[in-house]
Amino acid sequence: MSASTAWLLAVGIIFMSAFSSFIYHPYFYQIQLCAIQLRVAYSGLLYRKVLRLSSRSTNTMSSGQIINLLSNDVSQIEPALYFINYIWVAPLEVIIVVLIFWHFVKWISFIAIGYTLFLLLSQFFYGQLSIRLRTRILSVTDERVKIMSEIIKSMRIVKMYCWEGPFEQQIKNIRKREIIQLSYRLLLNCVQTLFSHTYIYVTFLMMYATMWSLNIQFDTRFFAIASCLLGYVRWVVMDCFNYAIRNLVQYVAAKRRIETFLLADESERDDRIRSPSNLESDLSSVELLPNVSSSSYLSTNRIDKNHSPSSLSCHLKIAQWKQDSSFALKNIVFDAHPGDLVCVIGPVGSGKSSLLQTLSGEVAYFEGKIRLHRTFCYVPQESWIFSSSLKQNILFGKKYDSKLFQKVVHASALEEDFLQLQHGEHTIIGDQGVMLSGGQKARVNLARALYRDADIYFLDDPLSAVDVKVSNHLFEKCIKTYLKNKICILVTHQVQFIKDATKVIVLKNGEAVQQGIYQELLQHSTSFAKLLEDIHQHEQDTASITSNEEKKHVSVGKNDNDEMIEISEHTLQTQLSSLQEDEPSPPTPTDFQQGETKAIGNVKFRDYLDYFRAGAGLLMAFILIFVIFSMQQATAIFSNWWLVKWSDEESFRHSVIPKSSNCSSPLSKVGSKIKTMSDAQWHLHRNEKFYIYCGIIVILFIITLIRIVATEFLCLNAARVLHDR
Ligand SMILES: Nc1ncnc2c1ncn2[C@@H]1O[C@H](COP(=O)(O)OP(=O)(O)OP(=O)(O)O)[C@@H](O)[C@H]1O
Repeated sequence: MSASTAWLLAVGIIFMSAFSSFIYHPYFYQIQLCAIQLRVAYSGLLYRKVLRLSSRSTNTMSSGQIINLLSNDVSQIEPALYFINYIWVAPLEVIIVVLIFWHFVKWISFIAIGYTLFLLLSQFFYGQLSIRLRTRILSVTDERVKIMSEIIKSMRIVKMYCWEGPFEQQIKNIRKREIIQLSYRLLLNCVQTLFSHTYIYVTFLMMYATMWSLNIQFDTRFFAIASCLLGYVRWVVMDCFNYAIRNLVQYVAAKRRIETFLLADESERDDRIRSPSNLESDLSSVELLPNVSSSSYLSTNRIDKNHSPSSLSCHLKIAQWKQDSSFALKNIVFDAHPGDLVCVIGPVGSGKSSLLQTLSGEVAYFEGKIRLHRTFCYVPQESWIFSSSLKQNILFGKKYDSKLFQKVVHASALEEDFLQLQHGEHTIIGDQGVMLSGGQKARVNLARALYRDADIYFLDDPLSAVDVKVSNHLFEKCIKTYLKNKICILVTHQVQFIKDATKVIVLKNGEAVQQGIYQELLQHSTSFAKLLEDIHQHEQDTASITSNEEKKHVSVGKNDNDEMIEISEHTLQTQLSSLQEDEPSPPTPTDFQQGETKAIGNVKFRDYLDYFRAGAGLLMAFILIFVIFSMQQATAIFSNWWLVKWSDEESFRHSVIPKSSNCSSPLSKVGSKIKTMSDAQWHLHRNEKFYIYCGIIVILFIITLIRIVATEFLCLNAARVLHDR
């Protein structure tokens, strides 16, 4: 080759490298962009789905599972896209490499290809195993996250009852199972990585072993080109293709879990009201507002173009939570108009809450017609608050209107509570704030519904969580005054209030056994009077049991000597109030923001040291990183050097030393020595070369295995130790 051709080729190589950088980086940027968009789209779908889930679906899955989907599964989408194109690039490159190899070593190139294909096919096997392991790991992780979120939610109770120990043990047990599953996956990763890292050396060993046994002469030029091409094949096929398959497999597993979640039953309220069988002619103008809010307790809003008065009509034939469940609501027919107060009463478990949820579209299996004309709001029996200020909990995203806000606060009897709290309506409540009592939470829920200013209200026993004085206030100021022009369906056990109802529905085992105006029912039905008496008696019994239980010793804890002791509910209440009194003043929204700030900048060197210390101790980590890594590299370089030396000697023996090679001094000496060897000596010399080469590759294999296993388990151990801390 002339010097000018060599220069030209060198410039060409530099130019191609620079050109590939210009292409590769924008390509990777675009693919990252696409991956992020896809992840955001998946997250959006999941968030939207959470808002649409039916109560039946929410009963079957924990919040931990949903958090896991959003954090763990969604994050599998991005890496799946990064290497996706290598799925077709890798086979193409293998074909090109085969053609070049064919030029030098003819059919021996198939050895390299066979081994490469073997490793590629084994990826599918690893993939299957990996999916299984990942599914198992995720189910254990789900379990752990679920318990953790329960502990965090009920931290005060856990601390008050000294339950830290048992909970810690439970978490440790689950974590142990999780670590075992993770270890299996690491072992699988180790096998994959081992074959990838030793790919070039094992391929050379197989090719050179074949040539050695068949007495085919070696060519140093082939070694130079082959080591370069095999390095490239290793990167593209063994690494990128491998990552592509591994990430794709993990993505498929995550996608299946996400799909199962997305296919979970949704609240059917929209379909039910939209379905033609449930629409009456005058409802043809009903349409959904664009900013529909469909949280589990605040209703979907509907508006009617003609502004006709609100109305509710219920012709329910049957409604069930599950298709074959023993409990069903049957034959409930009534209607209501503005100003109506419909009280639903009945014994515990008679289906009062189920009726309200059927009206709001939460019950899955339903036959009949329900017509809700204009907007509605559902206030559930179990109150829910989120971590923010009291004010934000009431506004719930609506614009602040001070007049309306004051009216709502007065109607919900929250004024006194605001005065008691240091920051009034700005007090932070929820996880990071003040703990509200059950009655306070119930009134915040009620206030939130009132602030929506809907036309139809479904109130599920809001008067039970409060004392007599407050329940009277709520009934008078909220239900009779504030909601006087609205349709109000009130479930209650407080039978003293039903006198004011425009209609009373008595439920028993899911059926409306009595229905009408209070006075009429009382006069004409002895069973109604008896039922009222029963409910009243039941209420009184419940109240007296509660007060008796207050006096009883009900709980256990540990004293200073670690002995089990009983603590009375009263004592606990006193302790709780003193805890609350001792609490620092509730954080303001600004404090909140400060608490949320993140550390920015580089990871500190101290953190790396901590990580290695947790993984295997600093000394072991040093030995692992510097000694084993260096040994592996040195052995790999030595194996190459040995092969080059051997190839050179083959060239001398067969007199194919390139003319251009500068081999005047030491090499020519070696060359003449090799040339003067007898055939027997040459064979012995060749065998020696081969056996030593085999030994080097075996050592390299072992060192690589030690390196990979040690590194993977160092990381796992660091994760375990840091988690346990
Ligand atoms: N979300 C739900 N999923 C499945 N079944 C439910 C659900 N809610 C209630 N049920 C079932 O419906 C039946 C009636 O319960 P419901 O809560 O409607 O009674 P209730 O009259 O409101 O009782 P209470 O007076 O205690 O509030 C019960 O058998 C209950 O198990």
